[in-house]
Amino acid sequence: MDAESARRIEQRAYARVGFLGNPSDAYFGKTISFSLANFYATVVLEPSPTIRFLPHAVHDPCEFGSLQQMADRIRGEGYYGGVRLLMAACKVFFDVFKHAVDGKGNSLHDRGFTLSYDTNIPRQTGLSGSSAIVWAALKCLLEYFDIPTKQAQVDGLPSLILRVEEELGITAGLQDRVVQVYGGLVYMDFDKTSMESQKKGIYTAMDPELLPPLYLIYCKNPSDSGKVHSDVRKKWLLGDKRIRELMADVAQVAEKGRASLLDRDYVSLATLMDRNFDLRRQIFGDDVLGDINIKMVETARSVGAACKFTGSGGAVVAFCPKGRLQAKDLMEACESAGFSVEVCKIGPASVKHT
Ligand SMILES: Nc1ncnc2c1ncn2[C@@H]1O[C@H](COP(=O)(O)OP(=O)(O)O)[C@@H](O)[C@H]1O
Ligand SMILES: O=C(O)[C@H]1O[C@H](OP(=O)(O)O)[C@H](O)[C@@H](O)[C@@H]1O
Ligand SMILES: [Mg+2]
Repeated sequence: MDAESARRIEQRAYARVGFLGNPSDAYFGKTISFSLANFYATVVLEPSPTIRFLPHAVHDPCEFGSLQQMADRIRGEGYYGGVRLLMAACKVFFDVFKHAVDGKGNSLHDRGFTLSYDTNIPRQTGLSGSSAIVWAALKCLLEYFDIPTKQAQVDGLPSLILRVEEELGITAGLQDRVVQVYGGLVYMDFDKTSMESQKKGIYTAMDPELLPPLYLIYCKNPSDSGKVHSDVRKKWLLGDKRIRELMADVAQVAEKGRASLLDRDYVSLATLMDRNFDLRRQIFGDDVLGDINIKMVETARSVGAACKFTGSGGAVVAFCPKGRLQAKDLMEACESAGFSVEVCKIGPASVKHT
């Protein structure tokens, strides 16, 4: 792209639902996730003389009515908004591509740009708001510097996104980033050999039409300002037999879930969703899961719906095997419990299922 044609770039990245197998993605496991079009982050790149990052009026507040309001906001949402994600995306992009050539075989230009972002992904709800901002920013940079992304390299992009978040000390598995790159519905196998040799898993796009109607339930103001720290990762790394067996069982839920989806066996799918939550509860315990999150699952289950976490907490995904009347009961039960409910809209696939 030459200087004359340099223009405004806008990129979007959707939230995601970890449908089955999460959180085994960070433990050489397997997951099935889908892109959630209900919520998304947008990043805009404008050519400019210098490199600039524009704070978001809501998500990067710098002005408060009182110290009390400032303390409340920090207690609820932490110190950081999205600007650090934009900066980290630029830093990692520069580290990885500084010696690359663009689509015309030339060294990358060094023209400046200004990045800004917006997002409607509810924070701390386990819908991967952080990686959505990062991926949208990286897409802007890849386009602005005309970095060709051959189809064969697509499965390396999720690790690039994760590297950005790890730069900031955000520890996570890969499943969020895979489905944000692939879109649609994706089955992922984070096979140990593949992960250790290539820092990526084996990803298979699936037909989103295989999914039954699903419902997202979330709490608008998750009061768990910071999740109780869990020592599960440390125990797993130390070879804790029980944790490793339970995490392997979580991965098997995704493996069986893939077969259930392909057979359109939704009775088994409901059982697997519930098993996924029960295993998470056994692994992490109620203190880590948080009372509100457990209440969301129990509210869904009270009308016979299957239900599990979408991510690490703050939102759950539910399935009503008995159909529309049960879904009506679900909506009523959740609303009376003070939770928001939406029908899940599956995001577009950028990698087509075979
Ligand atoms: N809505 C948002 N607006 C601004 N920054 C966000 C938002 N969501 C996440 N972030 C950034 O990502 C970091 C990690 O957020 P996290 O709670 O993991 O979100 P999620 O669970 O949705 O990925 C936050 O510390 C913040 O820097
Ligand atoms: O615990 C999980 O299911 C997921 O938690 C994180 O996702 P988030 O949306 O930030 O809660 C993590 O990034 C994923 O790898 C886990 O599967
Ligand atoms: Mg996150």
